[in-house]
Amino acid sequence: MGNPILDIRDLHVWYRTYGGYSKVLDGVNLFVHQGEKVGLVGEAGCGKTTTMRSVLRILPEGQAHTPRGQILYHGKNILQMNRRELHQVRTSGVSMIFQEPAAALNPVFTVGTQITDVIKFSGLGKPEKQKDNIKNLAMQAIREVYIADPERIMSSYPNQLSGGMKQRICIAMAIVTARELLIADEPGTALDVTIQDQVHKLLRGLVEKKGMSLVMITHSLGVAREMTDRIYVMYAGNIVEVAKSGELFRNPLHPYTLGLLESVPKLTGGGMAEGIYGQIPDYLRPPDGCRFHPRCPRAVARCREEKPNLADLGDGHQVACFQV
Ligand SMILES: Nc1ncnc2c1ncn2[C@@H]1O[C@H](COP(=O)(O)OP(=O)(O)OP(=O)(O)O)[C@@H](O)[C@H]1O
Ligand code: NI
Repeated sequence: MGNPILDIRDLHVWYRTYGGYSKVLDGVNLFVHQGEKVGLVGEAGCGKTTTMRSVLRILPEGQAHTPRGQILYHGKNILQMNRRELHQVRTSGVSMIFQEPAAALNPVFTVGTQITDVIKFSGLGKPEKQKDNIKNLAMQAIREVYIADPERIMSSYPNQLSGGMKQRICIAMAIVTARELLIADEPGTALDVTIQDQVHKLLRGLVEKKGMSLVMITHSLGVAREMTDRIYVMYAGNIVEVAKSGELFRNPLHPYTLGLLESVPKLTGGGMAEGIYGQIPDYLRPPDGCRFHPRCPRAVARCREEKPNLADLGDGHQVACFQV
C-alpha cells in the first residue's frame, strides 16, 4: 500500500495551565494513506482537535508543549520543519475546515476577497498572471460546492449568508488550491441535521472526486461510518481502537467503543440508550495505567497500574485493552 502520507507517532501534547501541565495527548498514533478517508471519533475534550491542530502547528503558541512524538508528512517531521517547509505544507499539502464557520471567515471582507487571498497566499495565482485567472479559480471553487450565482456570492459579506452557505464557503476555501489532505473538524455541528448531512455528503463527494485524503473529526460513530474507510476511536488523549469502518461496527472490542455504540441514539425506542457513566479525567492528574479504567466496567488490578498498548488483531484492527 506504500507509505502513509501522514504518520503521527507517539504524539504527546501538554497545555500549560495555572495548575501545572495539562497532559492531554498521551502517545497518539495515527496514519493516513493517499486517498484514504479516516475518522477520528471520541467524546468532547478527548483531544481530537488538539491532535489535528498539531499537524498544521496551529496550537496556541506559548500554551501548548510537545514533549514527545513525531508528525511525519511524506516522511518529514512537521514538528521540525522550518518556516518555508511549513508554509509549503499549509498552502499545498494540508488544509483544515473548522467546527465554527463564522470564526473562520472574516466579517469585514467579502467572500471573494477571502477566497482570492487564499489563492494568492498559496502562490498558485502568481501576481504576473492576470487577476482574471485568480477570480476564475475562485468562482470555480464556489461552483464546486454547489452554490449557484458565484458572482453574487463573491461580492457578499459572510453575515449575508446562511450558516450552511458559510460552511460551504469554508469548504471551497479549503479545496481551492490543490491539497492532498483535508482535515474536517466536525463541519456542520453548528447547523441543523439536514443541512449538516448535506455538508457531509458534499465534502465526501469532493474529496473522492479530487482523490484527496480526509481526516474527519466527529463525536459520532454513525457519521464516521458514513464518511470514512477507517476509524480511530480516541479516549482521553489515547487511541484505544482502530479498525476499518465496517469491521468496527461488526466487531467492536474496546469497552469504550462498546459504550460509544450504546450511546448512539436509537431510532426505535427514542432517546439515548445508556452510554458510559462518568466523565473524561482531569488531565492535570490523569489516572495511572489505562486512562479509561475509572469508567471501565471490566477494569481489573492490572488496568490501574499498567498502560495497555495497541495490539494488532489482524487486518489493521488494533485495540488497547488487557481484557480483550
Ligand atoms: N489552550 C488550551 N489550554 C489548556 N487546555 C486546553 C487548551 N485547548 C484545549 N485544552 C484542553 O485539552 C483537552 C482536549 O481538547 P480538544 O479541543 O483537543 O478536544 P476535542 O476532542 O476536540 O473536543 P470537542 O469534541 O469538544 O471539540 C480539553 O480538556 C481542553 O479543555
Ligand atoms: Ni474539537
